[in-house]
Amino acid sequence: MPTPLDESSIRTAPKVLLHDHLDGGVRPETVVDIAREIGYDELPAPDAPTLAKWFRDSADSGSLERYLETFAHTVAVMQTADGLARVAREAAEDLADDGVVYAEIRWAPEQHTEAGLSLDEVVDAVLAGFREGEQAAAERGKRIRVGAIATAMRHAARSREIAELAVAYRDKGIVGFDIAGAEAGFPPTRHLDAFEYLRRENFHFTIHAGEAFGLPSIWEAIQWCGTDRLGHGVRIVDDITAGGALGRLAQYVRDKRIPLEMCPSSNVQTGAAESIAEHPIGLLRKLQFRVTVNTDNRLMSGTSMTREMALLADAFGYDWADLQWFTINAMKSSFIGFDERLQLINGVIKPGYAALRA
Ligand SMILES: O=c1[nH]cnc2c1ncn2[C@H]1C[C@H](O)[C@@H](CO)O1
Ligand SMILES: [Zn+2]
Repeated sequence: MPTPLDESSIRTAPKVLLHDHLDGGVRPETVVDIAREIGYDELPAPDAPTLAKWFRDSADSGSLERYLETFAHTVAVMQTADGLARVAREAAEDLADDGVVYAEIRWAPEQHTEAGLSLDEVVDAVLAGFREGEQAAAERGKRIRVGAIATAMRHAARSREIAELAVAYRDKGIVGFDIAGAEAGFPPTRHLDAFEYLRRENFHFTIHAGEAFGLPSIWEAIQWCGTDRLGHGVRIVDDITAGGALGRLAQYVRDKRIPLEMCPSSNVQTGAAESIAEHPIGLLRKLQFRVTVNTDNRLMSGTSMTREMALLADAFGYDWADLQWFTINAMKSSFIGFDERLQLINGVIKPGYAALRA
């Protein structure tokens, strides 16, 4: 008899998370704590539960730009080495407790130098936090491996510098590069220099594309910039007819097995999808695109990997085989080496789901 599928059983299933922002997943208690420590007095709420609700409500505007405004408060409390390491350690522990066995967590180092840290100091603090979190989780019997992704902000002009930073740390925990921030008006080709550099270095990158802007953004990310994966990519459905016929770009994305880092709750909040039930993930999964399930910003969406999967199971009737399929898609699409991916698939993911399906 298969284990009934609900939030508590999904929590025990091994999960893989490719798209999670460090500054979008801070514990509300930690925001309050660090704000008090550093004397940041602009928090919109005085206590953790009210603050948690404020983040969820404010992010629920239907606009990516307004959604992004909420990050000012988390970024403000992530300006010291101690603060950054704490947030990173807690992120690793929280994901491990949620049953995530492999996570790629991203953040933009350039946003964390306001109190005088250098980019290297920012990265060192975050990577140290991830290692501490992995260890603390392991001591509690929860195994997680965390890879870091260095993000550059698309409205700024530091992408080449951040790309070089990412490559300099490739053997110390940074596994990839990304660009994020407002999409409309900031096409990925603004950062071509960074992407060409990364390709020459045989490095990996993903691009937020097809979230608040449509097909041209996805096309540029793939065909001009050469992205390995698409952050969100929901708007690829604009190239699929109601009858399920694929246009040339959608066909290319599916044929090349380009991973889509889909973040259902976040997409509903920013207006990229009407509701979970109407989220393009249902169609894209049916058409066998390389779909993965992600959290994006656990704080702003009040969510977790378990919750995202439970919402999808509810909306689309997914079973363990579907959840395993999403998880293996994600593991295959991760930025770590093939041998490590295979080890997690065969040693952790398949046995985990086999036990739940039996
Ligand atoms: O969903 C998103 N789209 C574009 N940018 C985003 C999204 N979620 C977070 N960001 C931005 C805000 C953060 O400060 C930055 C780095 O994590 O990335
Ligand atoms: Zn994102």
